[in-house]
Amino acid sequence: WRHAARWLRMFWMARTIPGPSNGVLYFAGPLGEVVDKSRVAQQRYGNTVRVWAWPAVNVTVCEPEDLEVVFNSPYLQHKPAIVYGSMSPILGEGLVTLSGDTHRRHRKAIGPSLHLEILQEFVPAFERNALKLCEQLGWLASTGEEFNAVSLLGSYSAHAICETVFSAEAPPILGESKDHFVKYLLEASRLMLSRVMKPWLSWDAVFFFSSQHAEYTRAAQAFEAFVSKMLAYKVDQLRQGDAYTAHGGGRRRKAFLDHVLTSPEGQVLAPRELTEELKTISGAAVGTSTDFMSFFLLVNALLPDVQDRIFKELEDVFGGSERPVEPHDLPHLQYLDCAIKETMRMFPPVFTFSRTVLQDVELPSGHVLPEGCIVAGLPYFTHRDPRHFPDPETFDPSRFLPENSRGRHPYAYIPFSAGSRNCIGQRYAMMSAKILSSSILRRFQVLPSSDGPRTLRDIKLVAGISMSPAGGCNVRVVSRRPRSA
Ligand code: HEM
Repeated sequence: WRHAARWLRMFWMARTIPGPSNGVLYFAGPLGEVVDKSRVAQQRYGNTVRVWAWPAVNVTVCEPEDLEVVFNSPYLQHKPAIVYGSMSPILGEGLVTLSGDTHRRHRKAIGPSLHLEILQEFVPAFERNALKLCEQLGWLASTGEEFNAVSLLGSYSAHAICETVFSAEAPPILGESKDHFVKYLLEASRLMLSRVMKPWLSWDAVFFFSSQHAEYTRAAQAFEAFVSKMLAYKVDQLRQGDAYTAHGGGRRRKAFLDHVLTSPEGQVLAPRELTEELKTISGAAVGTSTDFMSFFLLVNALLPDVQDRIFKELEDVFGGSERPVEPHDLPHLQYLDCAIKETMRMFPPVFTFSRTVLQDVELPSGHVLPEGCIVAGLPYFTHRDPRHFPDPETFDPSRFLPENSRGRHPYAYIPFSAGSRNCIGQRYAMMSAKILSSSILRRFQVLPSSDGPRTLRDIKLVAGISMSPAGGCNVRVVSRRPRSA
């Protein structure tokens, strides 16, 4: 009865927060309408909205002042199973879904292996895969065809993850199963997101009878099999002592997994825990990076002035040559960096993230989050607050120049979330995005498709936990230099 009393108390207290009386049914319907419905709800009820989501209560918060509390309160760091549970079969029991001491222990073990110096070793792998994508773009440019770039971008992200997370040296075992890994990782990411976006499928009993169940289980098993095989191979190599010495005695390039296995911090993870983290890192990286790049290419296609300015900066840095990008080039790509950040402001690939409220928490806006409810952030709306981003519907990369960012509330811009549960792959994501986008824009002009959106406002959005452009990323490319074609 104590449980029932707590539950009734939560509903009783939450009634004072404004929100639609029909609760989650307000959002029922196509995922393409979620953003518009959320916007109407925000206009009608304000920046804090309560949604009855039987048996839970969901409270969305958008103001940076409230988010500061959400990101830092010790009572708001647990992930709700009702939201994240259905990701576990694919994503594993890793950082995204874990909470409490186990989460802290895993984060300490993994964090050092994503250090900036380590990421810089990944630059050639990002570039190699970016150039493979450019080869395909060269062919598409020569045909003049319009195409949906999503599968090319997804394949880039999955191949880059394979080489940077599992093995930089393409051992025979990887060669055999890499294509399977990429295929299953892409399939697993797609199925996971489509399940998460249909809340009724979060109940295993309902999901079991759904048409997706067999496909989902197969992708999850294949993904798990690859990760376990790679881990066993690496551990074996390490035991034999020849893992990091290339033929001829030089040092082999290490991937993230090599670093975790050999760092004192990483060794606290048991093999099972490491397998789960490898699934989490791969799964968390691919969909988000693909969605981001889809938005970025669309923005460039629709805003030729922005694209021209990025191209000019690339010409200044690379002098019109085909030379590979080096880590020391990246700090010189300031306008590109600002354009990437502005794309993430207007189109954050993670639409929402949630926490369970472990104890009543009062927010600066005056609302009290009752114990037991779920609190969710919506970066899309936080990023459109005119107090922090004047004229928020205008794409303006200069907002992110250091002189224009000074004094902005630290939680007004949160595409990677913030606090102890922020994105651990943030620097990886930015580096990969910079290398891929610079590789493409150095060689190609990106143009809009004939029947696609004409302005940024025309881009229709599909939103659940993630956000992507409806219909994908339809564009056309023209070679900048005959050599690229
Ligand atoms: C543009 C690309 C990306 C975006 C926008 C993004 C965004 C986010 C956000 C908003 C969160 C918090 C989610 C939540 O609280 O539910 C998150 C968590 C996470 N992300 Fe990313 N992410 C990106 C790329 C990556 C990459 C490339 C990796 C791995 C290399 C990665 C690994 C993770 C992990 C492991 C977590 C869970 C962290 C924790 O709770 O301790 N992400 N990401």
